[in-house]
Amino acid sequence: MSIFTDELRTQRLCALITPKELAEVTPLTPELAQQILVAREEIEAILAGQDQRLLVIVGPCSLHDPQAAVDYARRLAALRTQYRDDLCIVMRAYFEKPRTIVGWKGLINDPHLDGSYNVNEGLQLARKLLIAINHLGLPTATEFLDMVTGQYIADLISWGAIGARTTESQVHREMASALSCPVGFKNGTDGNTRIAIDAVRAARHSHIFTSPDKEGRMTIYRTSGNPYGHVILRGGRRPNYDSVSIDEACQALAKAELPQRLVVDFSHGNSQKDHRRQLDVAKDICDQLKRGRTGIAGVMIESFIEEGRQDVVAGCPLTYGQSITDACLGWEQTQSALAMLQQAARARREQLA
Ligand SMILES: O=C[C@H](O)[C@H](O)COP(=O)(O)O
Ligand SMILES: C=C(OP(=O)(O)O)C(=O)O
Repeated sequence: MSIFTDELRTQRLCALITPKELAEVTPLTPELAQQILVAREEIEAILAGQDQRLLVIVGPCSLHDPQAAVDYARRLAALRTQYRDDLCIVMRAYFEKPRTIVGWKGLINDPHLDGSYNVNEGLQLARKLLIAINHLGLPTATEFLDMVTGQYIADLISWGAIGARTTESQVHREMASALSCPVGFKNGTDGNTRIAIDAVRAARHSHIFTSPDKEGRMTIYRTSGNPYGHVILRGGRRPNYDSVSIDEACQALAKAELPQRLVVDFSHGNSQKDHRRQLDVAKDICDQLKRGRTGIAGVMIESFIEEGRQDVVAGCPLTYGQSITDACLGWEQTQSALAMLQQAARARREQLA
């Protein structure tokens, strides 16, 4: 008689599709692959200070409605083209949400938003959406939270983030060292920036990393290290977008012999979770840019079509284009923020020319 001592707290639901099987139904075309490689190179040049434009990662806190996501992407793609001389606009396309305690964990985990957890469908939806957004000429950014699902979408991502709750995690640093796109590390939720600098340093190294391969076989990889890791200041107990905080972060980067180039997140701890305050952060950052501050390589904004956020309530229709996770700026506010950033980025570019 077998006596089981493990798998006591799990129930097998169903098999997970493999990355290869999924890519066969939602393939990356050579044209799109080329476009993504070019977008990554553009972002890398900005992070390295060779391109003086401002990287702008902007979009919903999370994507929950494919139709609204593509609607938003169409609007943003037009602005990417309009502002291309001064801004490099990339859309936030976040499918995995790290929760403080519990809550909806994103479109991959629960695509029907109702606790039915059809992960295979979620993965397919995420891939289809990333392809549709990239088809509009708009590169995509995402948070890599789950250690398995990244293999299903990483080929479609031009910029990745490791979130505030996982920056200190060794396996996430290993994953970042393996990723083919540039990766930003958020400071901790309490505002600790040192862990993000440590993470950038760790991700630059080669690691032994275990992950499923495209066929779904558990594989031991040797990573080559990611030279394009960088810090994202997202605030904590207090905001950290002000010029003193940015100076301090740049000094710490210099001490660690890392490039003094970082991204400032207008949301989260920097907005103290009040989405409208992202506009105050934007104004402050624009002033810093106009003064010629070179340390700010990029910014992040949480934005959707409708301002604010809503709860998902069973049986009640959702407001179209409004976030179901963090509150976001609405489209008009986003347009104003991007116009302001374009002028400030141009002023900085002219000073540095
Ligand atoms: O960006 C999103 C949220 O801030 C993060 O997922 C935490 O959300 P929660 O505190 O609502 O769980
Ligand atoms: C969860 C996010 O941010 P943070 O990790 O900074 O809380 C996010 O950007 O969606």
